Amino acid sequence: MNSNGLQIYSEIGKLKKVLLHRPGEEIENLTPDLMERLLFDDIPFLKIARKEHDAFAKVFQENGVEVMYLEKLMAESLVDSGLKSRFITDFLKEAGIKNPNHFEYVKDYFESFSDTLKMVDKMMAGIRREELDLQVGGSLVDRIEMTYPFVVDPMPNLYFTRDPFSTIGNGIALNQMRTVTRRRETLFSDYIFKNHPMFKGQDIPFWYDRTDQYAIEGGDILVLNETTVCIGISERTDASAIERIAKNIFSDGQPFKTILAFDIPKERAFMHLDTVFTMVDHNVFTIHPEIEGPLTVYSLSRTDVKGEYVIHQEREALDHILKKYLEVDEVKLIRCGGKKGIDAGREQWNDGSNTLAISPGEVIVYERNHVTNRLLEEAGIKLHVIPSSELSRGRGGPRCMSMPLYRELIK
Ligand SMILES: NC(=[NH2+])NCCC[C@H](N)C(=O)O
Repeated sequence: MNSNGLQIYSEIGKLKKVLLHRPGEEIENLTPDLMERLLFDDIPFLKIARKEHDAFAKVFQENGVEVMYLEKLMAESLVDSGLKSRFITDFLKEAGIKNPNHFEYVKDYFESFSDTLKMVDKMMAGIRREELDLQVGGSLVDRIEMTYPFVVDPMPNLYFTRDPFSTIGNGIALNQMRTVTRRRETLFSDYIFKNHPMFKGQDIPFWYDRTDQYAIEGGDILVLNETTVCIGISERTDASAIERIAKNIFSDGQPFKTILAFDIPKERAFMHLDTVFTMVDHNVFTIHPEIEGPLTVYSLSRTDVKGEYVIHQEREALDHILKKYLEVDEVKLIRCGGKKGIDAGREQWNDGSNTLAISPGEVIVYERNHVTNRLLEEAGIKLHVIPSSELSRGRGGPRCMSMPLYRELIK
């Protein structure tokens, strides 16, 4: 293990550094017509969403966790003006600008910001057509595009910092996201890890790259312990991406020996593994009862040949599989909503099983999931409860809204 500032060898080790994004003006650019494509089920009220998010950040700050903000790291990565200009071009190439004549105009617009943080905020927020004085002629593209409200689409999913990249061990999986609307998010992480003074020259291994072919998203990746990583095969993550990551991790000097691939239903409600399964203590997990039955788990186990692995289907029940790889005597699964049925469905929908551990047995949860929260408390878990009326409308909970960068090792 090298000391490059990244250290994630568990889901529960005492959290020291986390990356967040405070919801910005991009939320004010969600419209009913675009909601589905932009992966929202409703329009959050930004003012309250920010208050809720600040309460989330406060839990970290009050518990000795350094909070870093994506937008700030991004701006700090662009002090070099040549780099900033290259970043603007790269951003615009992926921004979906339909009319080639508008490209330079929008580039000049971004170049005109003297405050880089404001520029980054604007990139995230998107640009409404009415904000710019664009020359519109009679070309076919002008006629077709005239009715579309944005020159650059908003990026409302950025507050789910869990997904664009994942810290695994001392390295990063820079993810290839499934949907066009989220794919651009990874450009920010790419620039940050290569250019921010905190990471530049730090010898950070990349287990995956945003240009790799198959899709994978961070919500599917759970680092169980120093030897095992769980990855969901899901609506968002392809089996081939998991194999690529296995090959890369097993070629490096990392301690990881096994990747457990969880084949979960490919449905919006269960989009990522962490919407149905999270770790809360050394041997305690939350689980959505709906996926327990049909769950098939494969293990990819490293062999003595560098980068090679063998695949087995694990035939036991989930708690037995976890027991084996965690090397513990007992595993407790806490069911979202208590059991299959109405409460389970309701609370999973609002991320009742999407907890974030800040240390073993201590997790952040949404207030609204009171049935699951009570069960967690009864199991002796310490809860940090945060308000959740608006943030939850984006279909993500405390784990989705955070990307740990550094956790203490578990003794
Ligand atoms: N790790 C997670 N479960 N993230 C949830 C992301 C939610 C987001 N609206 C999306 O559909 O992509």
